[in-house]
Amino acid sequence: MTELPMFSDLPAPIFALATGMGRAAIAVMRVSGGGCDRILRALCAGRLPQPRRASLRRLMSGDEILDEAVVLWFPGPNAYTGEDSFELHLHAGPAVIDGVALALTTLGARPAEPGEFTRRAVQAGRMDLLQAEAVADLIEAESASQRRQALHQADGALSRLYDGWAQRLRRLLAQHEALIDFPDETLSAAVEGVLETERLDLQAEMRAHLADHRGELVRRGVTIVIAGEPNAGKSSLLNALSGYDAAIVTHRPGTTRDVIAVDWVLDGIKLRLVDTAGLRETEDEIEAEGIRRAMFHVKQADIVLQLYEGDPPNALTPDALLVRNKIDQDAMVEESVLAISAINGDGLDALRDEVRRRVRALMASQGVPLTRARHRAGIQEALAHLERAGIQVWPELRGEEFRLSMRALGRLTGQVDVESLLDVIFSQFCIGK
Ligand SMILES: Nc1nc2c(ncn2[C@@H]2O[C@H](COP(=O)(O)OP(=O)(O)OP(=O)(O)O)[C@@H](O)[C@H]2O)c(=O)[nH]1
Ligand SMILES: [K+]
Ligand SMILES: [Mg+2]
Repeated sequence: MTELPMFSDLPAPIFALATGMGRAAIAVMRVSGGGCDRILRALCAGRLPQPRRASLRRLMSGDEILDEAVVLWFPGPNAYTGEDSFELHLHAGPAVIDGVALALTTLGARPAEPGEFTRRAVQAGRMDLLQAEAVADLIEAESASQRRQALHQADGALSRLYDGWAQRLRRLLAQHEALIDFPDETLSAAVEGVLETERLDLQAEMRAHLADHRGELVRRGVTIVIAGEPNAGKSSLLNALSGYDAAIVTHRPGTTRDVIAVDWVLDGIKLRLVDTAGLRETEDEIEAEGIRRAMFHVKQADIVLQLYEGDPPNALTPDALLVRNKIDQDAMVEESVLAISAINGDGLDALRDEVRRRVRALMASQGVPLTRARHRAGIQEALAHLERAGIQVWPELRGEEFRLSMRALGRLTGQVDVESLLDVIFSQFCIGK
């Protein structure tokens, strides 16, 4: 019934809902790839709408009406994927969506894999890997700071930093090789000094970038762990700060065993607030496991709130924030001490201010932050090769280290080894993006 001419150079057409499942007014179906013009024409009774203009069309499958829909036609290469593509803004009923999906399949398109649209955008050179990762981050963003960071990275800020380093390395390598090929005793020493300075500068910049954990903090959320002696009021504080009745509170010491985490957005920054089991010696096997987990989370925390009643305990970590609770029970509290009542809310504003200050200190740094473990590993590798270049006696081997360092940087943006990275990165995407 339908001809399926696949003579196009473009990859096979794919389709997916760009909007989520569930009750909604409109569902957006995206289609991209070779033959999109033919498919769209078949759906719209032979007429292609004007490019990039919203047009109302009756969608047909043979004699069957599928929907009255707004249609957007994006001829490549000026499209998200770089390929011919279109969007159908459908009425979001399941029968409409199923009917359109079936018609698309009949016309030769197949359902998209997770992240396949963005993957094609990378393969078409519309964006690099760092920008594709930022698209995934933007979809996941829950706080304003996550949104800002993802948009900045999507705009190419991180790509420019890494490309800049790669370019300087390329120059370094070229000059280094010129020294090997045309050794000139009088020039060599001077040029070598310049190259050495540039290598050390690059190393220093990479080290500073690695020392900056802000990007990862924004992306995964700053983790604040509430810890301390049993019955200090840790679960009460978690509930009071988050505004949820998330953790069980009772008068019995040893109530909390599992680690309980809730999201807490403070000034547009996403925080994870974690409640833990009270710390004490215990014979109870379940409680002991809870305490082991509590200590694990204390060690991983970005900020520790150590809660106590009465006399201050030894601090669990060098910069644990000691917080005295239950001041409604006794008014004899020194002014210098951070003191609260989780029950009536006294002192919580001051505690929030102190948390804000600590979070800001964690975030305070200059420059573009790296956002993922993948970036950290790549920069560490690039740096390690530069450091090794510094101790290589043989100029040829030093050049090889420069080359390997450049390669590590190129892998970050996807200029090197892009195919091997695509599966890993795009498997984390949602379908339809
Ligand atoms: N008066 C007073 N009582 C409080 C305050 N905060 C908590 N409590 C009470 O202290 C008891 C223990 O509170 P929890 O929040 O369960 O304490 P916890 O530190 O989570 O306890 P565990 O999970 O058992 O370690 C409960 O009876 C709370 O109502 C407070 O600020 N003032
Ligand atoms: K308790
Ligand atoms: Mg508790």
